[in-house]
Amino acid sequence: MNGMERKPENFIMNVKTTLPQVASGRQAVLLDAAGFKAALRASFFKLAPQHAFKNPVMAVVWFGTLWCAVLTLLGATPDGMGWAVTALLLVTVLFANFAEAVAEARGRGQAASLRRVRQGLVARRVDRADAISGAQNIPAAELVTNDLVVVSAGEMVPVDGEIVHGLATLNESAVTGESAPVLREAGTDRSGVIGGTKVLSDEIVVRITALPGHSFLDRMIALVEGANRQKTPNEVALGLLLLTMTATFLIVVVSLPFIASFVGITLDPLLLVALLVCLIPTTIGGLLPAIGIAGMNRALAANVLAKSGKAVEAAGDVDVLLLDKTGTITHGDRQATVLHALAGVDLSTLREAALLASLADPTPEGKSIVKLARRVNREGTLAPLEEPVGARFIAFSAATRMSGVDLPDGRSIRKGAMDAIVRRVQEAGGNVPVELQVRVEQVARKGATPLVIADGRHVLGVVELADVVKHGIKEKFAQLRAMGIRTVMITGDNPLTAAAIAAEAGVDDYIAEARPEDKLARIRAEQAGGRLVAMVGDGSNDAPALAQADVGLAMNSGTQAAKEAGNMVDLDSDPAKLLQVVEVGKQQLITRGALTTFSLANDVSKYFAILPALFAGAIPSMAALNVMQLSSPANAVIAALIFNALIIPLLIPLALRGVRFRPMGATALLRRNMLVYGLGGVILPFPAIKLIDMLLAATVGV
Ligand SMILES: Nc1ncnc2c1ncn2[C@@H]1O[C@H](COP(=O)(O)OP(=O)(O)OP(=O)(O)O)[C@@H](O)[C@H]1O
Ligand SMILES: [K+]
Ligand SMILES: [Mg+2]
Repeated sequence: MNGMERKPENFIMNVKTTLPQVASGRQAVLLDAAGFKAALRASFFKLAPQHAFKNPVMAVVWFGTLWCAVLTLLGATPDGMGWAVTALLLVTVLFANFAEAVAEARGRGQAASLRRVRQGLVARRVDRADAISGAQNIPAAELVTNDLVVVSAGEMVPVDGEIVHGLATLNESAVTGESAPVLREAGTDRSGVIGGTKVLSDEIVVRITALPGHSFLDRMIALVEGANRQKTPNEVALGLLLLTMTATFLIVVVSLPFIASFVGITLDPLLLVALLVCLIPTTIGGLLPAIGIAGMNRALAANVLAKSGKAVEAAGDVDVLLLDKTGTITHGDRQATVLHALAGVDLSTLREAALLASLADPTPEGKSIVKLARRVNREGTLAPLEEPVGARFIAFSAATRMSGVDLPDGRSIRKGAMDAIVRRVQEAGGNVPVELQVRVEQVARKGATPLVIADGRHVLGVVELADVVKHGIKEKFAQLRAMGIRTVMITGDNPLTAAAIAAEAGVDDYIAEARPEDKLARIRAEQAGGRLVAMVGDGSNDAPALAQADVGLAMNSGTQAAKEAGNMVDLDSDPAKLLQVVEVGKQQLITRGALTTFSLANDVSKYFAILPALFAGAIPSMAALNVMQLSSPANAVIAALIFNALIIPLLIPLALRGVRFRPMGATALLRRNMLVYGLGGVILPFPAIKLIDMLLAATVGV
């Protein structure tokens, strides 16, 4: 058996409590005691050059620390002051390391829990989907792609795969945190299963699609640990800016002693290092990695698995959202409710044709037609029908938009979208009665999907497939509109059904009778117009579009192809989740911008604390610049360095939780942030440094 001893439910409680509750608006504790200790330890490990040199701003501080220690040891500077500056610089580097470590530690608890789920999974491998009795027990780690495994009620799915036979309810709480059972079924857009989730009822045969080590769980573990996190384009651009600024200040400070010696002044090398460290953007340099990791964590807290931080950030800038209709805007469980026979066609003829064309159709639509036809059948008008020997089933495809059967007696029955069937009938030389249009419109106006049934050159009638728009989706689209995002529904369905559903759901625009390549073309067109496009989908026919979109949000319930193609998966399979992803993306961009502004602004004030101290001995008139009236040059430098170091840990909570996001225009937001973080950044250091200076003077200062 591949059941596991431990209960996944317990594990979920772990995950839930370690997840930051940003999505729900509640604020979780930033870090528990154990996490704090681990982060503290990591701050020291991160002093190793291979880590320290990854961040150019902090690398300068790292070298500065070393340089100050050497100066002090060589006796080039008074011991007390020398060691004080050295220690403060070291603490600055440690604080920056700590910020990153805290962000990482927040994911580590989750990773450990996820690892436990993966441990000890066993698989029952079979050779063929119909030979379940010959199953062979092997460790999940030995499975390879395309292996078939059978999983029964009470057992865990060993590795990610696609159901090829049967249907089952599953508890996916191990990965989604949501313990409500979900239905997964072969041949539908809900055929994907994830390793580590539990089958609650029935039995399924699963074709393995991921190698152990490359599964969903593995990806999630890597994500929460921040392993191989790639920098986003915005992060790279900002990193470059910070590097340039650091290099500029380095040149300025290094050239200062030469200029000074020109006018006969010698500058204290220790104070030069202090000046440099205060000038370079250490605050944002130290917090930048934490902001990036926190963004991914916030997405995960919203139960969205993003494959890259880039995708999350792109979401913050999205202009257009494309959604498919069936299963995304509607519940997608399209059920046949009524058969409409055309004038002159016997209802029983239509029933029989509909049944024959659907007997081997595994889609929910096909099955529901069989059910409807059989129900009518039990009422006694139609002989019980099984699939005739020698019949050839024509499977549904999104490209042809029809399906059906070729019978050995030469009959060729098709069902499908009206335009597809009409074209086929006309090509065969048949006539399409005007009544068909009327019937189709009647069905479509209700928002239902009309499937036209034809036997060879004869159109027989229409099957009505009912579908329901998801509750509350209209409000979500309204919210998206308020954020400036246009919503477009793209569906393979006919224009009338599309219009009815579009009106009910409140999308801005819709495209009907779209094949997969039309979805792709529309995305390319939007992108060519300079817009950033998000696509939400679940079907294999959505895969090309999901791959092309800047933000491709696939539903967890969707097919493997869709999940592979997108750059995000929503574990709750809720298309409206895009709203939250957009907020997380915007919040990340805003947080980084705000903290950058703050960091650059308060470097200005530190400059005014250090500069007078630097020249105090040589040019007494420089005292005029001592706007803060600090107690002594030495105290001024120490106070500025203490402020410079302390501001990093003080801003960790803001970096991790993010600056609060308000749905307002970009300009208004920018103005507000410039005011709060720019002006605040210039003003705050003055009283803060003054206060530290007073404390120093009163205690240890000189
Ligand atoms: N099993 C089926 N057999 C025959 N025709 C079908 C079947 N399922 C769907 N169709 C027809 O093909 C059309 C396209 O189906 P497809 O699944 O590509 O798109 P859709 O589900 O209608 O729209 P969306 O892209 O919004 O999910 C449907 O509107 C319907 O008319
Ligand atoms: K600084
Ligand atoms: Mg679909």
